[in-house]
Amino acid sequence: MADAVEAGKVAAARRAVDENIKKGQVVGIGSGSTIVFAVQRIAERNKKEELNLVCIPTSFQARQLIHEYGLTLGNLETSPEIDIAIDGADEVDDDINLIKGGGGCLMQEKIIASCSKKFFVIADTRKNSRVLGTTWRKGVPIEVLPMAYKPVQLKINQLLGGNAVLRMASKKAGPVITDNGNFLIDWEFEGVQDWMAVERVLQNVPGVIETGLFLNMTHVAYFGSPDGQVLVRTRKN
Ligand SMILES: O=C[C@H](O)[C@H](O)[C@H](O)COP(=O)(O)O
Repeated sequence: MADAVEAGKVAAARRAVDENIKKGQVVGIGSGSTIVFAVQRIAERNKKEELNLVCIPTSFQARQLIHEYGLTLGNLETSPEIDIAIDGADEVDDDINLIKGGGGCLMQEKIIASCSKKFFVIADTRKNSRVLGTTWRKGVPIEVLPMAYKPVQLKINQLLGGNAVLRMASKKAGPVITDNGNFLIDWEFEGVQDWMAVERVLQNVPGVIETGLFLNMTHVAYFGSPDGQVLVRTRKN
């Protein structure tokens, strides 16, 4: 089972890289387990083709990957405009809206995606659920300022219902701390119809720094199957 899922991730990552990465680009590098295969493929091609890319990381993990695979590390100060960004997702709906942040990374990912002319998502087919909350049952990750976590929890529960849970660390006492020094709240929801409205509500709660809802941001999603087939979905509007 694990190998089959990995095969799907590899297939999606290779296809996205091969179809979109071109010489001289500034490339946003996402976070998570699937992006590792994309970076591996970029590095493989870089050896043969000398791609001369500048890679902008979305996390500590992405920065390490860029180093490990001998790619050129950049930043938003010197490259504020990104040609393409590639990233994973926890769930993808019919309109290619995403839930992200299951691995604790969302704020830098969203900034990089927003600075990119094209944003591509790579995932195994389990993520292609069409309605958010179908397969991803851990809630919407929300990055919050530590001093505000409690009122933010209360306000989210009051305004949206559901259950806003502080994410606790597993190999450290206390909460998960993001790459940006913040806490994460996972908002467990039921039956949301209007994700734009939810995003507006969340963004208006003081103390919320960013949400893991990536709405109307993704241009193309690549879903890899265990047999190596890749389903490609392009945003309709
Ligand atoms: O927090 C992590 C990021 O948003 C990831 O891109 C997302 O969780 C998907 O990760 P994976 O590729 O491991 O499924």
